[in-house]
Amino acid sequence: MTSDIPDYGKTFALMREGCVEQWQAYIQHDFVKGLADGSLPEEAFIHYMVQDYVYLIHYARAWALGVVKAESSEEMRLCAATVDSLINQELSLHVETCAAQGIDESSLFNAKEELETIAYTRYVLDSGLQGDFLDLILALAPCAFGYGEVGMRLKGSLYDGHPYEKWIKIYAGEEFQNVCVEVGRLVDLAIATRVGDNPTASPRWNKMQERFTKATELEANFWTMGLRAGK
Ligand SMILES: Cc1ncc(CN)c(N)n1
Repeated sequence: MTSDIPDYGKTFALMREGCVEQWQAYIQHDFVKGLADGSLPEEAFIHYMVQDYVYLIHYARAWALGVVKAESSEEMRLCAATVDSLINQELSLHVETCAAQGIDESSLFNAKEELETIAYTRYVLDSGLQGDFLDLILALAPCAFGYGEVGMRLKGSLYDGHPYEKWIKIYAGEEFQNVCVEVGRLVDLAIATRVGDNPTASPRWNKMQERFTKATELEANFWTMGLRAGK
């Protein structure tokens, strides 16, 4: 990181710059502020974690669709590795946190979806079903990059006995940061092979930015849904 913006590749820098207002609404949301200073009500956090489990299940399905839509073995490998990391690593945080509250994994898997969860996950899946690999990957990217950036920002807020220490350490941790770097590499590769080295000059650029921006807005909406339970 040269500034406080992490280096997740060229596309991340361009896309983030192309939707600064929506990006700030995402990474500086009140939910994130509550996570940072520990003031987020536990009820809101658990409500969010249950919905986020459901979100990650569909999100992993969308990455699996990436394996189907990939156009090279390298793209396939990177998508398959992300599915593995989501199902076998990130979800453990949700399973363990919710188990401590008496919520078992089958209850998580069968949890009733909030409208914001449906809107975001189905938007991402539809991007892949309706479009090509690039459409899919641009709808998937803000999820990784945003949590990576939030994790890096929040690690400086930790104090002894911080209630959300585990969550912050997962997203600031090396494993998750590596996922963000790999996703950044995948997005850069996907763009370079399909639209060339000067993507902003491509007639496709505006539509590509639109996908990234829409997913970013749906991320902010997802935090807002989380906050509802704490009110
Ligand atoms: C809604 C959402 N967006 C992103 C992440 C990080 N994978 C997440 N767990 N949940």
